[in-house]
Amino acid sequence: MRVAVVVILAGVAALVAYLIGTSPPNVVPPVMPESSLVPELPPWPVFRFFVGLNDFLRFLAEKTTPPDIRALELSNAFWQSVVVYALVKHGALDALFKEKEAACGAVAEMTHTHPHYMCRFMHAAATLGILEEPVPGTFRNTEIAEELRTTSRDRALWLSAMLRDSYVATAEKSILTGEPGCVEHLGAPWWEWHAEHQVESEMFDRAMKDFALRTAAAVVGALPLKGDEVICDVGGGIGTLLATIWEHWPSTTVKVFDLPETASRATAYFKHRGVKNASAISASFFDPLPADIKTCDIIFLKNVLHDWADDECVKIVANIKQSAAPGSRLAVVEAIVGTDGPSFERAKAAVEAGILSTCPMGAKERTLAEYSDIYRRANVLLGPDDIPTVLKLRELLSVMMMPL
Ligand SMILES: C[S@@+](CC[C@H](N)C(=O)[O-])C[C@H]1O[C@@H](n2cnc3c(N)ncnc32)[C@H](O)[C@@H]1O
Repeated sequence: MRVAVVVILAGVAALVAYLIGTSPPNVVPPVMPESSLVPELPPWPVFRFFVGLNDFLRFLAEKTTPPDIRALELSNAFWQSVVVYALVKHGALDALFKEKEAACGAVAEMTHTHPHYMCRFMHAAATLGILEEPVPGTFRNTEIAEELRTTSRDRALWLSAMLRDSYVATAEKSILTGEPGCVEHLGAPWWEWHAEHQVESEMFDRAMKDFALRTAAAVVGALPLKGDEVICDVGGGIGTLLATIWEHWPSTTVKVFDLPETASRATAYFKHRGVKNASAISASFFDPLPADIKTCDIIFLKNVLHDWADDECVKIVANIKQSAAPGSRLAVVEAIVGTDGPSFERAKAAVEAGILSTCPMGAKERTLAEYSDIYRRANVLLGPDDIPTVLKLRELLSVMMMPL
């Protein structure tokens, strides 16, 4: 018995030493605003331990579920996102936040919804861990509900309201015609259609902001800076990444480059978050970029390349290379396929569902070798075996860094 305890303790000590010894360093920025999500990042060894444990438990759960049940769960998986949609869209989570705990009938009254259906959706949400149901018919929010009510709200609405229909069109039509899901669903390529539809375009930008908020915190927790850099983001949306970096490193200067409508929303967003030293520049990454790009020390390209086929990616990266000052650095933030355990690889496949639905043919999540091939074709990497430096983040995405 004593021997077993000693062996287990030695195993645990070896695992802890291994996790600590092989983890990347955490970067601590000079300023930590009260609203910062950076302190929520678990220390690297803890993060890696729990990701590994999650992979293992998920493997066990799936291996011990009979195939017919697993097949049913998979076929029926849509119900979970519909439950989320019902509660977020109709404000049930806000009502529960206000009341702390409430009967579903009272929530229905507050949200002007039908009590029968609201109660059934709330009960379903309790089975999913979104709500607690301490006594039948009475509910309160969990941490997941709070996440859905705040940081992830716009993303949840967009995924259910916009993306789902395009993904279904991809499965029903694109697979036969080869036309992208958004063209089958909306009748036009994604960006063209959004240029004509302001409400949906704003919704898209807000959803991207939700995706970007936690990644931005993870970038701040991983990217060493001097603090006086000019940091740019091409196709940077409304500027979520840059606003977050600036709040933690207020001596930096930040510049977002995006299409005209989005650039003007970025100006408003910078103002809303109180970001100084910020500008939003209207530009297309398919044309040579405006002269401002020459001032950039670091140029981010986040969740842009996965939207395009290889030839377009080469054009975007080559345009940046030709327009930027030599000595600046390119920082491509993407999920890199084949670098993580099964849970994260599955999450990357889920991201690709969005890419297939919204982007032109050829858009996809890529491996490091596939990205490196693009950088080589754009003359950013020169040697046949060169690869970018990969900075892992404490989440799904990584940063590929390379000099321009
Ligand atoms: C998937 S979003 C990513 C936004 C942001 N980088 C992020 O991660 O939140 C792609 C971005 O590319 C921008 N975009 C699309 N076509 C563009 C073009 N030709 N030139 C510049 N930006 C473009 C879109 O407006 C959008 O902001």
